[in-house]
Amino acid sequence: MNSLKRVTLLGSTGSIGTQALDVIRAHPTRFQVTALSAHANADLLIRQALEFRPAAVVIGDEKKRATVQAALSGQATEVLAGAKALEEVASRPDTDIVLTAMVGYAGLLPTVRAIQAGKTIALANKETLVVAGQLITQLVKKYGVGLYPVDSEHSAIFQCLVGEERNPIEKIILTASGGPFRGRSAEQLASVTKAQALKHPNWDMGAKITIDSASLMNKGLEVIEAKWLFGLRNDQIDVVVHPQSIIHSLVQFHDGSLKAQLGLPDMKLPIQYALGYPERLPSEFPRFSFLDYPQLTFEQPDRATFRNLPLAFEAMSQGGNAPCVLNAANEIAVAAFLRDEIGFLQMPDLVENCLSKVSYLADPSLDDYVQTDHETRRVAQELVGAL
Ligand SMILES: NC(=O)C1=CN([C@@H]2O[C@H](COP(=O)(O)OP(=O)(O)OC[C@H]3O[C@@H](n4cnc5c(N)ncnc54)[C@H](OP(=O)(O)O)[C@@H]3O)[C@@H](O)[C@H]2O)C=CC1
Ligand SMILES: CC(=O)[C@@H](O)[C@H](O)COP(=O)(O)O
Ligand SMILES: [Mn+2]
Repeated sequence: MNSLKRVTLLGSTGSIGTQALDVIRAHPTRFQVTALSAHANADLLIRQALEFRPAAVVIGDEKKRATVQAALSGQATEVLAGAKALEEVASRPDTDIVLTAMVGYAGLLPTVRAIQAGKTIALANKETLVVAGQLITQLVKKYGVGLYPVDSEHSAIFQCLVGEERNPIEKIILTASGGPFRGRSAEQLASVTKAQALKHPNWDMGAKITIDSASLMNKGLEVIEAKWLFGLRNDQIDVVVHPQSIIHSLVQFHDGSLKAQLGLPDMKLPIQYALGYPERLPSEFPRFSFLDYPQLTFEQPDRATFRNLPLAFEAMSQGGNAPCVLNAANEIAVAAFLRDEIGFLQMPDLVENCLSKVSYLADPSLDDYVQTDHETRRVAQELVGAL
């Protein structure tokens, strides 16, 4: 008998969040929404709450609480506001799975609380594992919870590993689209605009991850995410550019055999796999045909031009709080680029500068990560102001 899973969806108004609700809508006997959250988009959060009737909603922006409250008066939905409320709803007894679909560092503390409360985590928020991968994996072990990837590459690897529990991984190969600027020189990148950077060739995603894809920081974050999800050494992670985004990633085993997962670029499949795991649920998603893609191609990433990728490998090698610094500096850099305050190539400059300026900690606690994030944002913001 298949049981109903109760889902808390943090970041329900975003790209992953709205696609997760499409998946849940298609499987009403399998999933029930217990909480939803948005940062500022009160209108969409209200519409979602009226449709899915969760026990609670959280609006991050406290100034919008009254608007949400008024729109949901007469409903059996509790309205909470502010960042702390995310931690509270993520750890309530009325939920089984927490899908972390909010963007950025904001995912860290609610994920920690959800794990401590014994919840299964469907992890879209890759920044959580980048910032504090060691701590999160220790907590997952301690509390005995499942941590299932939503990110398409990591879902691909996760799917390739089913049934291979006894077989050592030699390495994994993460595929990268190369983004909208694949093949461009540094000279050309100096003048690209945010409108150009926001046009991903294959995926329709939120603004922050789309800029990260254009700068290859997304792949750098995914390398660190993979290390922690699959317990890999740094030298077991490769990246190959695959512009069609059909092969979502590969695993090579110690006999040399390679397994890959393929499909059209559509996040609903990995979202559904993480929510339904260990079952594959039926879907009406469009099917892939090789005849529509007669050429699947592969090339080396241009690490000299797209410096974020080697910077992420370097932060991963340093370990400690270095990936937390990388992430916070990148969040400030992307926000500044989106406000037209810095150019595309100043994003890696800022990240590199922060990595050298913020004090290194070899074995950070949760509080240390919070402090490191805070301090890095201060340093990065100062650097942006001085440009
Ligand atoms: N989009 C994709 O296809 C993929 C995304 N991911 C990862 O999933 C996560 C979400 O990405 P995506 O859906 O594209 O992002 P979006 O920008 O589309 O959505 C972000 C969501 O988080 C909320 N949010 C924004 N800021 C905060 C904050 N400070 N605190 C709490 N909530 C906040 C937003 O609320 P509001 O709408 O009110 O602003 C929105 O609900 C990211 O970590 C990304 O890297 C991974 C793989 C693929
Ligand atoms: C859909 C998804 O998982 C994104 O992280 C996607 O992979 C971005 O594409 P690239 O970073 O490869 O351009
Ligand atoms: Mn991805």
